[in-house]
Amino acid sequence: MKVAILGAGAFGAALAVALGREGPVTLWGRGISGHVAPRLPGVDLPENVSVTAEINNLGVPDVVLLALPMQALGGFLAQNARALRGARLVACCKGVDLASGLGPTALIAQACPDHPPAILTGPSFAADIARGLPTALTLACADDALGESLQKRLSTSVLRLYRSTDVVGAELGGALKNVIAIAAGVVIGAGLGDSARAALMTRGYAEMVRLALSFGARAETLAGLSGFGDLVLTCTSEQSRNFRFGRALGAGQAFDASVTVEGVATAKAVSNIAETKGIDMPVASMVAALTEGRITHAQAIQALMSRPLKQE
Ligand SMILES: NC(=O)C1=CN([C@@H]2O[C@H](COP(=O)(O)OP(=O)(O)OC[C@H]3O[C@@H](n4cnc5c(N)ncnc54)[C@H](O)[C@@H]3O)[C@@H](O)[C@H]2O)C=CC1
Ligand SMILES: O=C(CO)COP(=O)(O)O
Repeated sequence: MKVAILGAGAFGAALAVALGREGPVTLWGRGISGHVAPRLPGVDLPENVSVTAEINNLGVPDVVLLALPMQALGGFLAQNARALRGARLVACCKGVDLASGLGPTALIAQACPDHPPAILTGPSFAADIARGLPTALTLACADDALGESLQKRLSTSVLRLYRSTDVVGAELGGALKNVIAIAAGVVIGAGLGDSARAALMTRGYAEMVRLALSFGARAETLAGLSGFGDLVLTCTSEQSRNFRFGRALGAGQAFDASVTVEGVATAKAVSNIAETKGIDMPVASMVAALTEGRITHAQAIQALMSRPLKQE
């Protein structure tokens, strides 16, 4: 299978490094020049990876991994769907599109209906993958035979893919954990301690499950790599941009606006969905209100702690 990766940010380049160790890969990046990974400083791309800024130079790939930021995906597909015709498409982004309220696979299915889209998601920092450290991810595809062929093609000796047909569960786990990670960062930045973070993660996980089940997801998917696994990683690691963003917010510090922080737009999108569906998502709503500057973190914590007492 001929593989192309679209998006030469940290994750796209890391996947190119991992897959390029096994066979030829084309890496497309907007405006990229040279055989480099600008968002992964110090990482060399293998010779097997050819880099291009011209989407029409992809040839006819069998598999295309879309590693763009979530809020850029819809616009990208609107412009470039023709170049992707016939390929098996794998979403590698985490979030919910604010404009449409859709996740990445629904956006892909609308623009490119040739094959059921897959999603690759789970606990994995780009820098870890690029260093060749062991990583396990979920590959979800509604068509299990297609999922199995993608699982085989995209697994390596250090990148271990588990297969699922629960696309919406895998996708929502990856989207929602970023929102909860911002909240976890706020808790730590505001000096509220590790016990408060554990409470926040647990109640945040309950929200993730509630929303995902309302979309027909399976509870065990949320308990797997793409949900619980990625929640733990992102809420507890300094490597996470969502966590660091939240921590800066909680500490009243500025944060570099050029850094991709998927949880900000997704918190807003998810709060809108939760409100429409009548689903209780207090942590996501607080993150949306905080990041929009509608409340302070002190008000958010006060609001969460003064909710009516209930059964767990
Ligand atoms: N960095 C990581 O450790 C991981 C990231 N992801 C996911 O991968 C997705 C991409 O994130 P990163 O690569 O980390 O982001 P990044 O910030 O490192 O890179 C984003 C890239 O997308 C490009 N881009 C932005 N808008 C574009 C557009 N309209 N058209 C074409 N290219 C555009 C930028 O030029 C940049 O190269 C996100 O959804 C993220 O959640 C998933 C797992 C790990
Ligand atoms: O998704 C990730 C780890 O699985 C990366 O998290 P951040 O986007 O918060 O850095």
